[in-house]
Amino acid sequence: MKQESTAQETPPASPPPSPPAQRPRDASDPQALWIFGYGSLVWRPDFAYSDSRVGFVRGYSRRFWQGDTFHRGSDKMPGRVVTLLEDHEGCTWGVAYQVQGEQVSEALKYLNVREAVLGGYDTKEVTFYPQDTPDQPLKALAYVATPQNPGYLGPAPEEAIATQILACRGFSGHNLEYLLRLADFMQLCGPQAQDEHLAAIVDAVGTMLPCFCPAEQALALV
Ligand SMILES: N[C@@H](CCC(=O)N[C@@H](CS)C(=O)NCC(=O)O)C(=O)O
Repeated sequence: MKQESTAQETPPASPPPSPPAQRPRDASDPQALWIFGYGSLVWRPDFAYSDSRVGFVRGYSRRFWQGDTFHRGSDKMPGRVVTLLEDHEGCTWGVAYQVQGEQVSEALKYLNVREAVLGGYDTKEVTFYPQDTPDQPLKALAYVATPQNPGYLGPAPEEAIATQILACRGFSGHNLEYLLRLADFMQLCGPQAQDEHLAAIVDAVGTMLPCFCPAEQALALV
């Protein structure tokens, strides 16, 4: 499945981009690279890729613990987006994208701005298990926001996270859209893909939304 790059963020004045990521190699094509998405990259990669796989990584749990003052929030009202938490018993579902040839440098250049410069994410090598061939895992590059980055918000009750998500929007849209698109993806992955943290936040939003505003106004939020 081929995907052409579309929207590109126009970053505010920012520090020089971080150095090129140390890239895990694809044994079948040494010049190829797999990039693992588990948040907005799941529904909006916005870089050209040659192939994609739905699957999971083990040893990590997804958490809405990264603040976002550009894409889904502002300096005054940071939104919440996801990162990966090292968790021995964790499993996080997402999409791995294969980039080849010139796609590799283009994707890394684009993601360095979107994820590192604008989002505070670092790169990390992970082992990705395709849903259809979990016995043939792939090395992939993931963008992870560590507690050391300035935008990191850390843990909070799911109800508080839901309140923050309902109140925030940024240059890429409302924070609620970010949550619901991720929840939609997890629905598509099937019953074996569970994310209790995500589900608890969606439930909390559903409980609050009628109080937050009537249904017809809620639809205007996203
Ligand atoms: N690195 C994670 C999370 C990426 C993520 O959500 N990053 C934010 C940057 S703060 C983003 O790109 N947001 C774009 C959007 O919200 O549409 C992934 O692989 O999906």
